[in-house]
Amino acid sequence: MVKICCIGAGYVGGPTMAVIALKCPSIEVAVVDISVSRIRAWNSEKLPIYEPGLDDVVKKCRGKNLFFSNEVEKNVAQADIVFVSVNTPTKTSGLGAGKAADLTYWESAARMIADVSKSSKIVVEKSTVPVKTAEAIEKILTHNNKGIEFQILSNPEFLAEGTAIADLFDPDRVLIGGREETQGGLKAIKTLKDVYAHWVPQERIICTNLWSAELSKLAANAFLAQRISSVNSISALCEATGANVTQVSYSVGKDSRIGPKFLSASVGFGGSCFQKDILNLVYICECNGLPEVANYWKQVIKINDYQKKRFVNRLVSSMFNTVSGKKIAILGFSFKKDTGDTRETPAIDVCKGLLSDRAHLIIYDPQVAEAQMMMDLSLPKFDWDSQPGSPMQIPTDESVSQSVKVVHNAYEATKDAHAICILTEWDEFKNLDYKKIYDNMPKPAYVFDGRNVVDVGKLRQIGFIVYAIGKPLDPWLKDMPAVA
Ligand SMILES: NC(=O)c1ccc[n+]([C@@H]2O[C@H](COP(=O)([O-])OP(=O)(O)OC[C@H]3O[C@@H](n4cnc5c(N)ncnc54)[C@H](O)[C@@H]3O)[C@@H](O)[C@H]2O)c1
Ligand SMILES: O=c1ccn([C@@H]2O[C@H](COP(=O)(O)OP(=O)(O)O[C@H]3O[C@H](CO)[C@@H](O)[C@H](O)[C@H]3O)[C@@H](O)[C@H]2O)c(=O)[nH]1
Repeated sequence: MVKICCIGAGYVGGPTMAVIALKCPSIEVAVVDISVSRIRAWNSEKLPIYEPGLDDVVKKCRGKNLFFSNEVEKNVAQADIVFVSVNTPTKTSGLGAGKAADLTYWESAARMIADVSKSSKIVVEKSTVPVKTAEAIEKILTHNNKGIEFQILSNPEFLAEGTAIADLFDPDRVLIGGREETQGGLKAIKTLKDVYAHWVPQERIICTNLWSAELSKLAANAFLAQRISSVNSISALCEATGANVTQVSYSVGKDSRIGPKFLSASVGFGGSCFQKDILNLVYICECNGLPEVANYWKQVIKINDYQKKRFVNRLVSSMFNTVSGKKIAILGFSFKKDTGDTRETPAIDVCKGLLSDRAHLIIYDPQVAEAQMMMDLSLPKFDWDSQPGSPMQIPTDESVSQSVKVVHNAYEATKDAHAICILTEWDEFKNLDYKKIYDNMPKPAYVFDGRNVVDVGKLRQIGFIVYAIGKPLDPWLKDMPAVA
């Protein structure tokens, strides 16, 4: 029986290993983590992450060929294949701060693998890492040479949160990079390919050299995020001209060379990956003497920051240039629907922008816990674009707990609110009883739809003043001061 161990029981490690266990009953899979609370949750009825379909998969395999454990070293020592799926956040201090990936967790995992291994292993980079990380990992592993052979593979993950199980069951492609130039490398590639071949058609398993696999992951995220910033930049022009961004992106996406996916204008992209991975790409370009390429990709993030700022400015200027003391209902806080993850969610920047104008926020999200929201809003904002010598952290307002209330449904959030701000596209926000909501709000009552989920015409008929990203402006908003 092949034994797999995955270091890191997070959003990637947990679901990915659960699906491997489900699809490969002959493989024993151990998922290990240093976090005691995370492992306890993976072994409980309430899993540590919300992901549609995940509970079912875990229930089918847990205790059979899928195990979650804090016994990191023991499980690594026994494994034939070790996946490393630890976090690789952006560095916040030192060389490359604000852009480079922080490989502290990765390095410590690699050192531990070298220390505890007594038999040859395939070590798989599952985390998203800078190009050439495999070379550094090889050095760490072979430095402690005890006559053991380590083969390094890059097998980046392409799942998106909220659709992780569907993405893992039916991936567009699985990418495996390895040392194609050596017999050992080719054998390792084949071993991992055989694991995926249990359910992924052969033609969707792509084998490349190590550096192509590492770079493809960063490039894929950069291309995806670039589409969103492109359509978001056009949304600003739509508002200025009377064009409708939904019609524009539909028309543009009908060109088969462009395609329809990932062209929805929004208040901005969030999530733990896009910004982090583009900054990483920017840093690699700078280190390789390619400032023009670095600046090209930086612009994708700058437009994303601009879109969030534009949304806050539009809201404040529409409400007579102040939200001081006004109640704003925030519907949705996670970075997209069907996840409770709030990492880099645009809601953080939007809420902080409103708080800085002294608004009172009443927040509702179906999956995000109150403590998480309060922590996100209390932590200082990290400034990725700070100039050398200036502080990386922008201090936050300390009065968050006095100005923010978290409630348990949309009706409670919107009662007596001056405005509604939709920041996540949860399905339930499409079908709310907006007439009832309107009746419970002071007038004029506003809706600022950052996800284009509401029927603008219907809400305007009810009496709402509606702003929706990239849609022709409400006559009321046209008369308000221009938005920078
Ligand atoms: N979240 C996503 O949708 C997604 C998708 C594709 C790729 N990725 C990449 O996958 C990697 C993991 O992302 P994530 O969202 O799962 O992160 P995460 O923070 O949810 O999980 C990482 C886990 O690793 C554990 N860990 C850290 N160091 C450890 C060590 N030395 N030993 C044992 N456990 C350790 C942490 O305790 C944590 O539970 C990142 O590189 C990310 O960029 C993420
Ligand atoms: O047309 C669109 C599509 C997405 N978004 C936003 O973009 C962000 C990211 O969404 P998505 O890409 O669906 O979720 P992630 O879980 O961040 O997944 C991305 O990041 C992962 C981590 O690297 C990759 O594995 C995935 O392939 C890649 O899609 C979210 O805030 C979305 O609301 C838009 O605003 N408009």
